[in-house]
Parts: sequence; C-alpha cells; structure tokens
Amino acid sequence: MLITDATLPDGRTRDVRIDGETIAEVGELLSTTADERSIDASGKRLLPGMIDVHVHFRQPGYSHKETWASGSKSAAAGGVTTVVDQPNTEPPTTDGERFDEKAALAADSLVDFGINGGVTEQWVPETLFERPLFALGEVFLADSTGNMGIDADLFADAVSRASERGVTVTVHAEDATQFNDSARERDDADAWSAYRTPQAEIDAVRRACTVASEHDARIHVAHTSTPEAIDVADDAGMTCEVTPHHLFLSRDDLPELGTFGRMNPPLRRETRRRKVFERVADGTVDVIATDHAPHTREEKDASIWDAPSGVPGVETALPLLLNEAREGTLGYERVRDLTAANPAAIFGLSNKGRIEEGFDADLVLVDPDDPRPIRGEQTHTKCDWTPFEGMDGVFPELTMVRGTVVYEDRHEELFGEPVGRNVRR
Ligand SMILES: NC(=O)N[C@@H](CC(=O)O)C(=O)O
Ligand SMILES: [Zn+2]
Ligand SMILES: [Zn+2]
Repeated sequence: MLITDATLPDGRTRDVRIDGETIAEVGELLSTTADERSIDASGKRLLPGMIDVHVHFRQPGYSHKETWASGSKSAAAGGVTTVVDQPNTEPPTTDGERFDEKAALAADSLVDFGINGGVTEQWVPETLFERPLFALGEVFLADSTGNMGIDADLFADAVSRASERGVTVTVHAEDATQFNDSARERDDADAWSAYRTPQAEIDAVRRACTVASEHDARIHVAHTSTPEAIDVADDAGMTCEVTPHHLFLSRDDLPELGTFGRMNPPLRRETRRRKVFERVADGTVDVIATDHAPHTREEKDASIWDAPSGVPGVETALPLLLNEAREGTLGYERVRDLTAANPAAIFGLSNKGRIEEGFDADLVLVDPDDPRPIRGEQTHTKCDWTPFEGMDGVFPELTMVRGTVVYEDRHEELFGEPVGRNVRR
C-alpha cells in the first residue's frame, strides 16, 4: 500500500509505503506498483497510532461492560492501535494461569495489546513473571474498582521483585488515610472530589517514588490528576500519564455530569486542570493514557456513594487531542509524543510509535480540519455514553495495525479482522 502526500506530525509532506506489517519507505514521489492500493492523503494528517497504556477491557468477568471485541473496536475507531489492559478483572490477573486466560480472550482484539500483572495478597509472582507481561500494574495503593488496594509492605515487595526483572510498575497512587470523611455527609456529585483529596494523591505519589528510588526501580504513575503530583513524579525522575478527563474536565462539569463524572482519582478544580494542561503542553507530562473504564448507564445511575468509579475514553482521546492541534493549543509533534513516541520509549516498544522506515505500520489518517461533535451513542464501546458529549473531536478516517486496515470511515464504517497480538510475545 502507498499513502501519498500525507502531512507527518513534523509538518513534512511525504509518501509512505507499507509492505506487509511494516513501513517500508518514507519518501517523495514514490510510485505505485500495479497491484498496490494507493491512498491520496493530500491535505490530510498521518500519525502513528496511539499506544494507550491504560485501559480496562473488562474480560474476563465483566463482559456486560466491555469485551476485547467491543473495546478494541472502540480503540480502532479512535485511532488507538495498541492498548494495555489492567488487572482488575474477575478473576484479577494475579497469576500465570489467569494471565493465560486473559491472553486467550484478547485474541478477539482488533488492535495490538499488552497485559499487565496485578498485585494483591493472593498474587503468585513466580508464575506471573514467567509470562510475557507488559508491566506490573496498575498497582492500587488505595481501593478503586475491584477493591485491589494493597499495603505499603506488599507494594515495596512488588517494586523490588519487578526491579530485579527490569519490569516497570504502573501505580494508582492515592492514600486512603488522607480522604476527607466529612464529605461523606454530602450526596452531590462534587462530594467525590471533596472526599478523595488532591493531598491524598500528592502524598501517595511522593511515597511511591521514594520506594522506587530505594529499590533502584522505575515506576510509571497512572492517571495523575494534580499539577503537584506531576511535579513530584517529574522531580523524582519517574514518568507519569494524564487522562483526557483530567485534561479536559473539572469540578465545574460535575453539576452536569453527576455520577457519570465519578472516577478515581476524581475531577479537580478548574485552576488545577489548567496547570495540568500546561504540563501536558510543555512536555512535563510524558503520556496521555485514557484509563478507559466503562460501566453501563444503569450502573452509573446511582447515588454518588453507590455508583461505580470510571469513565470510557479510548475512542475519544486522540480525537480530542487532534482538535487541540487544530486549534493550535497543542502541536502535532507534542500529540505524537504524548500518545505514541513516549509510551513506546518508556515501555520499550522499539518498533512502534513513529512513522519511520522499519517501524510497524500502525497508522492513523485524519482530515485535520473536519471536527465533529462527540456523541456517546455513536461510540463503539459497550458503554454508550461519554463524559465528553458535544465536545469537538477530529476522528480517524482510517486506522491501520501492522499494515492491516482495522477501521475505515468512508460511506459507512468498516472494521477489519482481529489481527491484534501481544506486543511482548
Ligand atoms: N479509574 C476508575 O475510576 N476506575 C477504574 C479503576 C482505576 O483505574 O482506578 C475501573 O476499572 O473502573
Ligand atoms: Zn487507577
Ligand atoms: Zn485504571
């Protein structure tokens, strides 16, 4: 296949030849061979597919919320070509056999995937580390969906074992002893933000970084929601990710979102959100990852104390970021780094994340000047709602995983075969 006249993230206009699963050539005035499909990309942007290092595809155990089939369709339609699944499924992914069970289910995936190993009192590190793990994590320092919170000793033990094997530990950093119990008396949606305080995150990130340094280990801090926590991780030489909801939404949105805006860590004040955005724009934040955490409408439609935590996001992250690029608030190279080049570098995916000869042909083609409003009902996750309803997104026209078109939006939407495979095989 030949994609002609595509504008790359750095602004160059180039032709890109794909041979089998890889990018064979990036050049000028390349000519097609007789039997080769050719796509005219003049006026369009070509980006490396997003590597979303934080999703919850819910299988096994909660396939009414999501499956590998539905989640990966949603990913493909949003320009995500690699996902990393988190361990809070049922059963949780805490030993070798459970890893194998999840890996077998992931054969339904349209996009490439990694599978993280979970840490609980019941985990079996010996068998887990024998498997082709993506990373350890997300390791829960406080309870979230799945109630997998662990204590300080087990965390230190996990960090030390991971360090011995050169495995990164992804951390959900909140300290439950710092939650504000007086918020428990309220029943409005903002009470969740008042309860799980910024300080609970900041302190937990600081402690996790200290433990990592003591063990000469590297942690990656999941879903940082405060500028302070981002700075703590950065100062400690660790990496961190920010979710689209903490980047684009704040407590000001909760009157409208209600319990559909409940997640961990929770939405923060608008002043903090702005400072998070600055750190995303200036490169202090390494990665945008979605923490795609689908729950059904019926489940979310409960009191703020009973509703489950989490929002979907895998389909809308890159479109929202590309809309920022369209408006000039983020550059295309920054978007590429946050969504593809940096996650590839941090997690050692040496053949992904860039449009260069020899790299996997994981590609996304978009018309950069054609935004459309995000509609939950049009997304492909089993969770047919979105916290970003009505916001503009620049959606892919075509998504390719190692040379196979897995999503194409022409006259109608077409999905490809489940070609996804474990990136750590
Ligand atoms: N973020 C959330 O609020 N929920 C996640 C779990 C998690 O990432 O903590 C989920 O799996 O539902
Ligand atoms: Zn989490
Ligand atoms: Zn998560």
